Amino acid sequence: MSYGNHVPNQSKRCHAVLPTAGTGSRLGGELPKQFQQLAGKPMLAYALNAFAQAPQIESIWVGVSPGFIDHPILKEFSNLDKPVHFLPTGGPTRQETVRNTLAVLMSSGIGADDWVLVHDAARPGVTPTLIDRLIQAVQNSSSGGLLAIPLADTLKQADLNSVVAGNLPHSVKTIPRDHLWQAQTPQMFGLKKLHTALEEAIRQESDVTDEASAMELAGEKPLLIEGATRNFKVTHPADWELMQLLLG
Ligand SMILES: Nc1ccn([C@@H]2O[C@H](COP(=O)(O)OP(=O)(O)OP(=O)(O)O)[C@@H](O)[C@H]2O)c(=O)n1
Ligand SMILES: C[C@](O)(CO)[C@H](O)COP(=O)(O)O
Repeated sequence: MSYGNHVPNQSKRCHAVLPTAGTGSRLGGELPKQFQQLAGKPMLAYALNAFAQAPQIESIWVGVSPGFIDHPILKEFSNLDKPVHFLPTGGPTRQETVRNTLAVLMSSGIGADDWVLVHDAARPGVTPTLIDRLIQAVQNSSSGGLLAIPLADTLKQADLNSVVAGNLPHSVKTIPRDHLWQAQTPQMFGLKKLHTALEEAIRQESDVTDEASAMELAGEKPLLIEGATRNFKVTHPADWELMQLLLG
């Protein structure tokens, strides 16, 4: 299958990769959450628009479940002024969706050293300014990086026994929060490096939940770039309500 001829030039270009193959089980609803209407548009439209408006982003690659590749809703995203490729690369886990999608980029002529910015379809609060902040901070590094927020609240560890027994948990310990950050997306890494790191993490059956953890496993130290509260992940119904207020 051909997705266009992307001839790499001398400098490293930036491409967006949107894992969009989740089921949204914690939110519920008839369609996966990324296709549900949020303040008048399918949730996926917000992230797509932000990357389409970010001047440094050259192309956008969306990994959807094979069962959704012919869904009429995808036609709603055809009027962006940047190449957007919908691929049937969704896998059973987020990291497999990302790995499969990166494999298509590599076989489509995207430069092995080009940057990929991987972003959750479930983070519609991302903006071109945040994308630009990440690119400016990371593009001259060799380690890659991600948007993240320094932890603001005091962290408690719950008593495992009460959790198992189904009772209200007791706090048994306060975890020092110094140097702790909450990972957001986009996460920006070299295409081939990230693909190799994810392949290895998946081979090891390692529980990596984002791209940065696969890179850490490979010995890298990704840069932490301050993100924004508005870029939170829509996971539960309360997140949906809040995002509706923000974007409405
Ligand atoms: N097999 C998967 C699982 C998740 N994702 C994507 O990864 C992002 C973050 O995942 P999450 O919000 O946890 O999405 P879901 O898996 O859809 O939610 P849930 O766990 O509640 O089912 C989302 O953009 C989601 O579509 C994916 O592409 N492929
Ligand atoms: C990638 C991520 O959004 C960074 O915070 C997060 O790890 C995704 O986690 P999920 O378990 O797929 O919701």
